Amino acid sequence: MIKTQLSDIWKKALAEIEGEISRPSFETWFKATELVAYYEDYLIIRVPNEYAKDWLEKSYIGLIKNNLEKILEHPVKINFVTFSNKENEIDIISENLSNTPDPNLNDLDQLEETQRLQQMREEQEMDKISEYENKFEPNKKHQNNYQHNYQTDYSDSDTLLEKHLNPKYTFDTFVVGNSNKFAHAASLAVAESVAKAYNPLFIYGGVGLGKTHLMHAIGHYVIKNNKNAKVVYVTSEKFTNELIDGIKDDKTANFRNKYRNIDVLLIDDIQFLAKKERTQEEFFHTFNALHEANRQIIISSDRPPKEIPTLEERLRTRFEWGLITDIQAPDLETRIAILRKKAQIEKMDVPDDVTLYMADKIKSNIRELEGALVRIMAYASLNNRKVDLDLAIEALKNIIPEDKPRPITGELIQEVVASTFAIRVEDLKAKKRTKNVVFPRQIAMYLCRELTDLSLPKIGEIFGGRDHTTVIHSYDKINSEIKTEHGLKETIKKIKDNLQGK
Ligand SMILES: Nc1ncnc2c1ncn2[C@@H]1O[C@H](COP(=O)(O)OP(=O)(O)OP(=O)(O)O)[C@@H](O)[C@H]1O
Repeated sequence: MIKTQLSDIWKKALAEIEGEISRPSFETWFKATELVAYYEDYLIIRVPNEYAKDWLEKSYIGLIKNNLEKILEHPVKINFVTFSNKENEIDIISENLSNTPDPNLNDLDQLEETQRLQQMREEQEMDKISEYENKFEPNKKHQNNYQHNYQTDYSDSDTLLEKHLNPKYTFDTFVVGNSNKFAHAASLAVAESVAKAYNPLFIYGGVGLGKTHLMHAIGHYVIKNNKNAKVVYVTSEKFTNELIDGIKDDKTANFRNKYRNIDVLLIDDIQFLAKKERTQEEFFHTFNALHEANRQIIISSDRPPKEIPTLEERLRTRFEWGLITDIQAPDLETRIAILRKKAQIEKMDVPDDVTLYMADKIKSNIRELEGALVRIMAYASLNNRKVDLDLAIEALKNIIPEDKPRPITGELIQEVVASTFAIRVEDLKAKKRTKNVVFPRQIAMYLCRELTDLSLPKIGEIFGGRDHTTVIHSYDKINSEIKTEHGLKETIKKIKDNLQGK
């Protein structure tokens, strides 16, 4: 995103904001602000100081968000940075903006910055929500406190939440592999026969594995087949915030009206309802109203219902009424396929060895995998080089830790040997003389002598204070058997490979 576009967007937003708040407030809080970065749904707004940052976050985030979403026509996540603590980093972004004609570098910096800030911000938001949740009492005497402290407006609109669906998250762009095929099939079934297949559909899995993507895909599918379908996508944080706002403004009826009159409710990250009793209660009634009216509910979480702490039993059982399906970390083939798909969508030319390198190194989070791809493309374009393996290694050197093997120590040998023979490290050190322990122990002692500088008494010591003669005996025994027993030779080779990180 080039600078003029950023300032145009921000000018439009400011013009709207100016009309909605008092002149002195506008002059005080918005005059010296600037939109400095915009990547996908992340935006960074620079403000003069920490005080302004706090105030904008506390009081005007909803207003800013609403206006930017109206202008950009998609949901946004906003981060504020100050001149003081961000000066250097922002200078780097600005420098890049002016030095290179390629906006990708800025995308890259922005992405990293925004991701980091977003995480901080989300943590702060969660703290804030819990703080208010804890304060919550239906009792009106607390409401003034709310008004005083909690002016953030998250309830952005009653518009159809099609607006909140990321256009990129469709079934077409979702790569199906072993790790997600059940979740995908269930989602498709739900999208094809709303409220008839599984209700609710509960999708759980680790961070960045495609839960939100699948939920949005259901939303798109439903809307495509029925333009009038009311589809609402909401995170459980937002649900909580809207409820708090509803209570604060005495508008719980509006809130209920909104959530109980929809065809498909997609609620993301339900685990954040843990500990929020009042929100759970409200969600319980929302759930019942929708379910009884034969409306579809789709829920995502980072864990299955029974592992969400302090989730009310009645909600837990309801979550278990329909289908619970999980998404696992993708295997290598799926990771490669996702990278290829992403490269194809973005019209990037990425050689196979680069895709393989990335997929091999980044295993557990698809969001990180995508981030790495953006980084490589940006790095290539900045340096005016073609994308190849050398470039990929350079570009990702700060993301992918160097493959330094762990130093081989007695403890490491004990760990690896114990896990190879499915026994515990303590067994290796114990007095036990059963065959299933004695043999691995001898192997471990042999390896300690072969691969470390430990003296014989020291080796004896780490195996439960055994005498050095026992170590010599073990070493000699294994050393002679290895020459005649092929199986033992193979086993020891495998353990050595493991120790050397091969
Ligand atoms: N199977 C897939 N095919 C293509 N892209 C995928 C797939 N799985 C995940 N992604 C992409 O990975 C990124 C992260 O996915 P998503 O946001 O859906 O994860 P999530 O499970 O909801 O994570 P979180 O727990 O952080 O909310 C998105 O850009 C998404 O498009």
